[in-house]
Amino acid sequence: MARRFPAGAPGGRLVIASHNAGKVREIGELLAPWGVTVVSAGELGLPEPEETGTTFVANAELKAHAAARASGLPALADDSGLEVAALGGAPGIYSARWAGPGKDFGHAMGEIERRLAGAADRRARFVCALTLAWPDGHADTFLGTVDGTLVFPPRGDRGFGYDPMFLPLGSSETFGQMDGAAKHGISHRADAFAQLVAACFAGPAAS
Ligand SMILES: O=P(O)(O)OP(=O)(O)OP(=O)(O)OC[C@H]1O[C@@H](n2cnc3c(O)ncnc32)[C@H](O)[C@@H]1O
Ligand SMILES: [Mg+2]
Repeated sequence: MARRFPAGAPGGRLVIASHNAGKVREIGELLAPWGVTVVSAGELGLPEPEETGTTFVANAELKAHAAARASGLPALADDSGLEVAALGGAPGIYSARWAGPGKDFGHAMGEIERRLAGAADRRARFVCALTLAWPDGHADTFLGTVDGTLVFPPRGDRGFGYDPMFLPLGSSETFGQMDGAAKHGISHRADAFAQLVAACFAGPAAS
């Protein structure tokens, strides 16, 4: 049974257990209608845990447990990435690491283009595991996906990470061209978040 949110949460506060500014912004936007006070792991000065898991779910759980333990608050972590079909699912859980310590996603997108050279199959999907963990060790995890194709050169300067080269199925705009609301209508993160809301947040969203 998933634990319902504000039960037991001091002041309805929740830590967004991510050091990625793009994710913190998107998760903040998704949480906004729910009347939750959010604070990010960076604002609390929490360390960035080493992602030693071999799956999105394992890494989301590891990040959420670390932040919940360290802060004494419920913590929401996101582990996500891009799976490219013709690359056997790479970069997958290594999506952040492909950008290197300088977080150079221009380089990471170029690397994918180079490795795809000649391949007709341009299918890809984004995956997002979201874990809401509690200081007592309870955790609930939800997995979201969105299917699409890759375009080169990348298009748009909105969003973050691999967004400019990801064209979701049925769309004429990449995630890098869409505004936040359009991306939240279809994204892997919004898919996982909708499941979290259904399981963990009581009542309707505040209007
Ligand atoms: O672990 P945290 O601190 O949350 O931040 P991170 O950037 O390291 O996050 P991940 O370990 O989950 O790595 C996921 C990478 O996949 C990419 N990614 C995930 N969701 C994305 C999205 O919605 N749009 C574009 N790229 C995305 C992005 O480059 C992320 O850095
Ligand atoms: Mg990470």
